[in-house]
Parts: sequence; C-alpha cells; structure tokens
Amino acid sequence: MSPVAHLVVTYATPVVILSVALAKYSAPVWVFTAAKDFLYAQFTSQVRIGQEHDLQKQVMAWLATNRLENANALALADQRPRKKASTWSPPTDDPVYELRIAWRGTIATPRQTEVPPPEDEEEDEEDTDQLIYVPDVGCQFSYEGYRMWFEKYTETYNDPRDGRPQSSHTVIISCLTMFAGVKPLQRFLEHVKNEATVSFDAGITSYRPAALGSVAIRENDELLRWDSGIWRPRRKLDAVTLDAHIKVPLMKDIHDHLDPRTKRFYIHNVIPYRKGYLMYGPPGTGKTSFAAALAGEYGLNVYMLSLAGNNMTDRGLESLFEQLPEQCVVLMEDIDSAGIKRENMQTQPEPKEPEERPRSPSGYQRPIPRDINGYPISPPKPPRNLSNNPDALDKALVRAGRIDKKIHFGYASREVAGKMFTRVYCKSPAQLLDRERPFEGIPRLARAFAEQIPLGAITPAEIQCLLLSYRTDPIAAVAATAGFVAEAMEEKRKGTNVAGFEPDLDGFVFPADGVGQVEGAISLPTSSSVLSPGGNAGAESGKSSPAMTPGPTVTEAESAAEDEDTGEAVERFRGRGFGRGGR
Ligand SMILES: Nc1ncnc2c1ncn2[C@@H]1O[C@H](COP(=O)(O)OP(=O)(O)OP(=O)(O)O)[C@@H](O)[C@H]1O
Repeated sequence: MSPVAHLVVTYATPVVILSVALAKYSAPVWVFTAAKDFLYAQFTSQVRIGQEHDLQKQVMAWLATNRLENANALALADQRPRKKASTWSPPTDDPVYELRIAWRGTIATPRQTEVPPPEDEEEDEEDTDQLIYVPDVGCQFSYEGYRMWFEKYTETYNDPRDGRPQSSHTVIISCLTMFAGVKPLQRFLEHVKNEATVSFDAGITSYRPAALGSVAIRENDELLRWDSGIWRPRRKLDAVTLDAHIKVPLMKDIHDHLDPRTKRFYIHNVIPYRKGYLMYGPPGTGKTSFAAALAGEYGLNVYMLSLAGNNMTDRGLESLFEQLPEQCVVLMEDIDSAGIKRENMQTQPEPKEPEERPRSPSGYQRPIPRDINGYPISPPKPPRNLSNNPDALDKALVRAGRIDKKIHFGYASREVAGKMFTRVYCKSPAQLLDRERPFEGIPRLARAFAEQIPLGAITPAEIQCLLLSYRTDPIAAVAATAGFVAEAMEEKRKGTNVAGFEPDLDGFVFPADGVGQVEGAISLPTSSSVLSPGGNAGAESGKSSPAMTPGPTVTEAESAAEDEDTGEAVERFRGRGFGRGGR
C-alpha cells in the first residue's frame, strides 16, 4: 500500500466511521433531548418566592428542619430556624386560655400534637452559638410522593440609597407532575405556612426601619425599607402580668378582631381592617412587653417604629407602611414625643415633592402629621401605640377610628405583685440550680410580699428587679421588700434614677446570669418621666402620693403567712433592707 493510501486508511477511516455513527444516532439523541425538555416544560410546575415574602424564610426553615439529609448543598443560615410545632400546657386558672384555644383552633394542624417538652425551649435558647445550616442551591426533596427541587438565585446590585452592594434572593420550587399541575406545590406551601404558624411559640421576628443616617435616604424617602429583622424567642403572654380585668377584655377584643369573620365584615362594609390600641402609663409597666407577647401569641411579626426622633418624614413612614405584610403588629413607640399636632398639620401645607417641605436647620424634614392622622398611611394592621403621656397627644391622633381603645398600664397592684412573685419562685426542676430545692410555702410568701407593695407606686419592672436580685431566696426577697419600696420611693421623690439600685446582698446569691436584672434595671423609670407634672405619668404619681405609704410591715406578713419557720426566716432578714444604705 502506498504511503498516501496508508495515511488515508489510518486517519480518515475512524473519522468516516465516527461521522456515519453520529449521523445515524444523533437524531434519536436529539429527539430524546427535545422530548425531555418538552415534557419538563409541560409538566413542571414552579413557584417563585421573592425575598420580601415571609414564606421564603419559612420554606428555608422547613427544608432545614425536614430535608437536610437529602440536600446536596448547604449554606449557613443567618438566623435560627423556628422550631417545630409546640403548644402550651393548659393553665387551669387562666381565663385567657379559652380565647387562645379558640384562636388556634382556626389554624392548628394535626402536627400541633407533636409537642416537645417545655424544657426543650430552655435548652434550645442556650444553644444560640450552634451553627445552623439551610439547604442551598439544587437541593431535591419529596413531598407527598412528588419529586420537588429547590433553587435559589442571588442577584447583587448596588443599593441606590447609599451605593453599598446588596443582594436579593429568589427561591424557586419546582415539581414534576403529569396531571396534578400546581396543586402539589400549593399544598406544599400551605403546609409550610401552617407549620410555621403553629411554630410561632418559638419566636417572632421584629423589624425596624433600616439605617436612616445617609443623606441619600433622607432625600429619597420612598426607598426606606424595613431591615432584615431579628429573630427573638417568643415572650409568653402569661409572663406579662396584668390585672385580669384589664387582660381578659383586651384579649377578647383582639381575638375578635383577628377572627376571619371580622375581616370579612370589614371588607364587606369597606372599613379599613385595622385596629389601634393606645397603651399608656409609666415606664416599666409592661406596654412593650405586652405588645410583643401579643404578637407572639398570634404568630404575628412586629414592626417597630420610634416616633421620638425627627429623622423620618411622612413620606418615609408612608413608604414603610406600604411594605407591611398583610398581618402584623405595628408598634409605634413614643408617639407622645413625636410632635404630631393637628395645628402643625394645618399650618404646614403639604407640598407634592418631598424636597419642597420645610426642613429643620439640621437638614432633616420634620414629620408631617399626616402619617398618623391621614388615612393613606394609617397602619392597615393592628397597631399598638405606646405612650407614657396620653394627655400630650393631639385629639386628632387619638380620635375613634385611629385609636380604637386606650388601655392604661398602671403601677403594680397586689394581684400583679403576688403573681410575679409566684412566677419567679415556682420553678420547674429544670430551672433549679444544684443547691436549690423546690421552694415551699410560696402562696403564703407571695401574699406577704404583695401586701408590702404600696398601691400606685411601684412598677412591675421594679418588682422584677427586686425579685430577680433574690432569685434563689424567696424569704430574703420578702424580707427585703419594705426596704426596697422605701428606697424606690425615696429615689423617686429625690428625682434620681432608681436604676441605680444595688442590692445589699452580703451572704446572698446573685442571679447566675443577671440578664433579667439588667433588663429590669435598664427599663426602670427615670424620675423625670414618672414625676413630670402635667403628663399622665406625673398626674398618676401625684394622685398616688397618699398611697405611697409603705404597705403592711414584714411582721404583718409573717402573721399572714402563719408559718413559724417562714416567719423566723423573714425576721432574720428584717432590717437588712434593700439598697446601698441597708435601710
Ligand atoms: N406587667 C409586667 N409583667 C411582667 N414583667 C413586666 C411587666 N411590666 C414590666 N415588666 C418587665 O419590665 C421590663 C420593662 O417593661 P416594658 O419595656 O414592657 O415596659 P414599658 O411600659 O413598655 O416601658 P417604656 O414606657 O419605658 O417603654 C421588661 O423586662 C419586663 O419584663
């Protein structure tokens, strides 16, 4: 064979054979690929969930807790996923319980019976440093026998407000099904949502407006956004102690409002579906705690707005309200110091463009009262308004329709004081330190304690501070109460900040973590707000002056206790007092 023929045979033959083979089989391959694509296109249902939707987090949390074993890509979560369904143990003496049961009956699923023991909650809360993974791009899972897969797309862009890089995530859930269409996906999302709703025992997310500092934001208020939110453990409603005659009707009212039938009624009659409560009273009486606990109770997230500063315009507020989800609690703090007066509104014609509005010398636009008084930005959802001084509020702000109910949060009554005492010292075995044994005679001690709290003078926050200081010793707490009360009232009279209390605890054990103590101390009233004349808080202090005499002495408490040992123990601590001077 000639060399040319050899070359042709050696190199050309395989190429020819390969070309013939490809020509022969590529058509079926192409047909197969096209058919597959066609089938996928025809029979794949998809749902896109944007970052602004709460459901995105709920889907991620559901996947993280249910399907991690199948995930082939993981990412670190930026917040703790909620726990699975949990519920509460029925308190026999809680009149609010019936209402809660009724409410949850409308949303509960059978999974609600999967109740982890209450102690789990505490264990979980200590576990905050644990790394939490969530499924990342490409994770597959099955639901009701349908194969589903989850994709996540991240888009990065520069924030027009301050030019900083931001990212937004879109989650896509796909499902391959011949005949069921989008139904399995809808059922899946419904299931995730229900589970997340049932799991609201675990916590709530609270949002605040994202940083307001930059000039770009001030000049472009419609770009204001809520921040990405902070997950907080749910505060139980039972932990906020209120007099039953306040708590029960209030809960009933809120419960009725959130009933879907009420919503239907509002929509049918073209009435804005929202409800405003003005909670007023001295600092440290539980307004914020109650609103947050309420949100947790109904599985609603909290959107917090402080109206104290001047760095937000009405357009900014409007923009924030437009972004609220359908159901939430809007917590407006310090509305009495927001400077919202009807007169202001009348003297300030509202220009169309934000930059036409008058500016303060610092360059900030003053909020125009339309934010609260004007319908367009009135909160569409049940808001809670917190104020220490309702007298300072403009009548237009508190008129019916904007504020539907005013609720006074007052100083601790004996009932509240006794309940707080009982809650601190009735510890479950999981809460007892090594050296502690379950306390005995708590009801008697609680009575003795409550009798020493003068009416109209001491806030629940102050009581919490005292009790947490003696968290491991109820007898010492009872003995120290008279001194504590005397010192608290003296401090208020002098006008100094009672947060400066330092218990004289020689020989006693400080709370191990001190967290509650610090929290209570931070929130203790400054005398300026408690005693300020003219305001409600001041009026209240004034009114209550005659009642500010110390309550029954410890000796009376002892006789009420009818307990020799307890009496002796209390006697041992008498005179030690509470406070620097050991009065
Ligand atoms: N009624 C209450 N029951 C149980 N704890 C309470 C109660 N009131 C206040 N506390 C405790 O006191 C602290 C401060 O309470 P909170 O912030 O809710 O008071 P506030 O009335 O909202 O005060 P402010 O007017 O300063 O915002 C919280 O840590 C809370 O635990």
